[in-house]
Amino acid sequence: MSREIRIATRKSALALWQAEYVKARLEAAHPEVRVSLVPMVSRGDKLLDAPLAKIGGKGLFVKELETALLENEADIAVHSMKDVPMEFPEGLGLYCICEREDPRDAFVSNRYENLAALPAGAVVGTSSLRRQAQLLARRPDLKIQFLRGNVNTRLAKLDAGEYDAIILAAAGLIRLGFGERIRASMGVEESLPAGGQGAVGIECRTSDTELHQLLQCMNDADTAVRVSAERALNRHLNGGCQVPIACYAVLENDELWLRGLVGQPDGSQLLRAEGRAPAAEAQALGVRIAEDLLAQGAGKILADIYGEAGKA
Ligand SMILES: NCc1[nH]cc(CCC(=O)O)c1CC(=O)O
Repeated sequence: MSREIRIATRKSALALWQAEYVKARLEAAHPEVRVSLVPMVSRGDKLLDAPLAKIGGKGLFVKELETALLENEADIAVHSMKDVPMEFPEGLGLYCICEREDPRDAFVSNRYENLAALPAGAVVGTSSLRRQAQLLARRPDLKIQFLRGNVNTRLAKLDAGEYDAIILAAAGLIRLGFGERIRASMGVEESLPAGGQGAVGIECRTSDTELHQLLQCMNDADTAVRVSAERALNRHLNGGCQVPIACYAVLENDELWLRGLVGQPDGSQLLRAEGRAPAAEAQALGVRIAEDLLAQGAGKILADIYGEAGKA
């Protein structure tokens, strides 16, 4: 088969790492296939200092890549699953989810060992309302300060002394070779991750069935079912990665255990729900845990946040 696979990718270090990773796996499994990268600059990358909600909200990074697929300028787009919107455009779908890297949040600091070691009033950098809510619930004294940019930029801002500590996804740090910068991996009880965190997914045209077959070599069934439950929860709450929704599923034998959380950004309230179901009922489990959160008042918290984003 003399097939070519063109990978649309953003130019950030993490996006390029993920695209190269997929390229290497495809080349190893299918030596006859030519794989190339099609780097693109997205609007989100050009406006790194603006709050995401102000420049197009969720899915901003993904849209340009999807356009490239729909216009047949590329064949696949490689995504961090936590950034992928719940719905796909007509003609595109997710056809592969790779094995998950460490899903936890990481505490990174040049002076302090972990969250508990931070002095009163310490400045912690994150732009994630999900992380902020959980940090403040534990440590209401902390000052949370806005921090965006790619992984390298965020580390540089920490090193410049602007923050006492920053919180990042462990997966991004590990992939880029910054694993030794992690001072403490935050347990999921301490910081429940974002749905899909640490997992890489591959989107392509629904019509390209030959490609779907070629991608199967990288699909990880465990990760796929876990992320499917997490995304079902997010979808039911209409959540993207800019809202204080956390969820995390693990597979124990054939049973899924899903934990979910919706938090007030100031940490004054954290709603939690959890449950178990057979792996075959992953999506129903996600919906059930989301319903539990809604019954506790998650709708009100989220509506307030969507209202704020709308005004921005
Ligand atoms: N929202 C940005 C983003 N998207 C994916 C990752 C990390 C890697 C992953 O979760 O797969 C990050 C950076 C971060 O949150 O620290």
